[in-house]
Amino acid sequence: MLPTATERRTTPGSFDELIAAEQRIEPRDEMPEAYRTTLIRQIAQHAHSEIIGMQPEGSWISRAPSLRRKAILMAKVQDEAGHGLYLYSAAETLGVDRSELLDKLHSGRQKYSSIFNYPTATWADVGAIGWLVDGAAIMNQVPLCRCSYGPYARAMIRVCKEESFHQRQGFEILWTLARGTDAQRAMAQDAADRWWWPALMMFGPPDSGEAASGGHTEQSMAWGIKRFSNDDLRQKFVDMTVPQAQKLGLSLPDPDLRWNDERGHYDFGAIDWDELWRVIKGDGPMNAARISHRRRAHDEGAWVREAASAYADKTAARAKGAVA
Ligand SMILES: CC(C)(COP(=O)(O)OP(=O)(O)OC[C@H]1O[C@@H](n2cnc3c(N)ncnc32)[C@H](O)[C@@H]1OP(=O)(O)O)[C@@H](O)C(=O)NCCC(=O)NCCSC(=O)Cc1ccccc1
Repeated sequence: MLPTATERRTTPGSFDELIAAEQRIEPRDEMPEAYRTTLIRQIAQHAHSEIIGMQPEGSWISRAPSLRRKAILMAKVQDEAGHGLYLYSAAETLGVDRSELLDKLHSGRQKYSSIFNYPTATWADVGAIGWLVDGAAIMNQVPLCRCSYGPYARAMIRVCKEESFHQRQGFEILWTLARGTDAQRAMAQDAADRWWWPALMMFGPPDSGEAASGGHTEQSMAWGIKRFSNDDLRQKFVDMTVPQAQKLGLSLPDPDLRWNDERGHYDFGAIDWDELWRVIKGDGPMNAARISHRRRAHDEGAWVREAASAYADKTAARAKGAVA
């Protein structure tokens, strides 16, 4: 019988045995260095995406069309900050420091999701982000609740619950606009047209073919980090989202999108992989603005970090004094 997580702290089980038995790997368990670095890379990118992802919608908080919409949007953007903090904490269990990860984000040595390098031109974009971007995020993250690394999997459970709410609020914004004036309907359609293809790119490069990256999927699936390939998740997303677009009364900008009875899935058109690689490499419409805003926010927040550390030191010293 395999040892429990508590027993493993003193008698580490074999990593391969635990993975084969679909058991969780915990921070103090032995793990191959490559497993650890893959997790740090993915969790850090995920955390960076959450905090950079606050910007596109954050810019609409002061311009939301009603007090109700403003309160909901503020709560959503705050949730994203919370997801980032969860994820940085999960990464820290692997022996890295969050300041080191932030430094890598600011200097372009670590990535964040391509999707946040597109502008939010109108209020309908806030709806499209909730509906499509959170919708894609959930499709990708629900399987991560079963990821082999315990702290990441556990963080994903709460994150997914909150993302489901985010997805519904985005859908509801578009539902309202699609039933509004002609101008509001046109605004909703324009947002769906602009966000559809970038949302499909969020799932990453294709599994095979010329645009495939020779990436991490195979190894990550063998380690139980990824549970589905990029293309499988993309297909699930398309199958889930097309009927939702029909309910909204919005079209999707793909003339090749149609149900395939034989496959039991929607067929869809070719994705512009050059665009994804351009955006990943830093040449998307908003890459420079996103990073410079993030650097400025970090610099301007230095006093908060200093005050928090001073307070923590003081509290620790007081507790020590009380014990002595
Ligand atoms: C599926 C994938 C994203 C990529 O699979 P992997 O096995 O890791 O890699 P793969 O071999 O397939 O790719 C080869 C290379 O291409 C990179 N690359 C690929 N795709 C992208 C891309 N789209 N953008 C940028 N880079 C991308 C990839 O890193 C790798 O480069 P590397 O070798 O590292 O230099 C995986 O990391 C994952 O599931 N992450 C966790 C989920 C997550 O991060 N979600 C965040 C968004 S949701 C959110 O934030 C919530 C929210 C909603 C609304 C508002 C605010 C917030």
